[in-house]
Amino acid sequence: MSSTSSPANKATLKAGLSVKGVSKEFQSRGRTVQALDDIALSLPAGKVGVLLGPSGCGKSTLLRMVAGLEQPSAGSIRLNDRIVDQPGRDRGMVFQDYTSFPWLSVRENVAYGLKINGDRNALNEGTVDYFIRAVGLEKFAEAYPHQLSGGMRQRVAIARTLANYPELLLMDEPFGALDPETRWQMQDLLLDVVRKERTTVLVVSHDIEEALYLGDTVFFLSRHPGRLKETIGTGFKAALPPGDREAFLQSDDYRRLELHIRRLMRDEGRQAA
Ligand SMILES: Nc1ncnc2c1ncn2[C@@H]1O[C@H](COP(=O)(O)OP(=O)(O)OP(=O)(O)O)[C@@H](O)[C@H]1O
Repeated sequence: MSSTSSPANKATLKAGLSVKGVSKEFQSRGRTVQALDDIALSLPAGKVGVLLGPSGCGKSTLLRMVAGLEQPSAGSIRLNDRIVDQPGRDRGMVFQDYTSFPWLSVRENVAYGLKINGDRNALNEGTVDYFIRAVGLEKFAEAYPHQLSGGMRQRVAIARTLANYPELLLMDEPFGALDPETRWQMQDLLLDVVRKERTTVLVVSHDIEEALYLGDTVFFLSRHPGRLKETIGTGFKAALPPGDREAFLQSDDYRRLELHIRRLMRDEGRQAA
């Protein structure tokens, strides 16, 4: 990980993300499916929020609405005091399946978003090289995606998205397809980069450990319809050595919260049954 500072720390602290009274209904085979009901949450700028909950509780739907890819049936979403009603450059999205272009090198992949957004300096090396270094791929800058592992391809996707300096980084189970060791590395790398850039991040996860490790706040959703059941803060991490996974996993607070969320999950499962 490079200690070089970012060429343009554009993500200055602002109002953050605000979701108010958001509901979402889908029409499916002549029936109305209520995916989300009256969701209200806020995520301060520069913080990491995690959407956690049982399968089908509406995590991806909420993330897609924040991305502007879906419209709420009711309620409103604001990012840094601007209404979100369509996709925009202020938000960047990373999906589980590695969305790099196979015919472009790592460097060209990272520069791609900047080029289509009309940033003439994209190939001036600065921003592109900075983010390639930030995700530890400097030795692979000229390699093509098929020459990289899954974790490395996901690093390309993260570098490409961050190179656009999104005010909000949206991630839908970004590390779900990775082996446990790579997953840990990627979580640390993500925290390192977004803390340095002060990017606000909203992540969808299925995994309790990941949610508590990444999140400053964990939003637990219940299902049918998806409602915000609990907002869980992870302030206990401030007292732990940064990046020390063992200290985190062994802390009483982690164990207590992990058990608590496991119970929330189990209750959801019982209700579904
Ligand atoms: N385009 C759509 N049309 C109809 N129903 C939909 C659509 N998209 C999502 N749904 C429904 O909305 C609900 C929430 O789905 P969503 O994918 O957001 O949940 P999720 O929590 O992300 O699930 P998972 O963890 O399994 O990915 C589900 O009942 C799903 O079937």
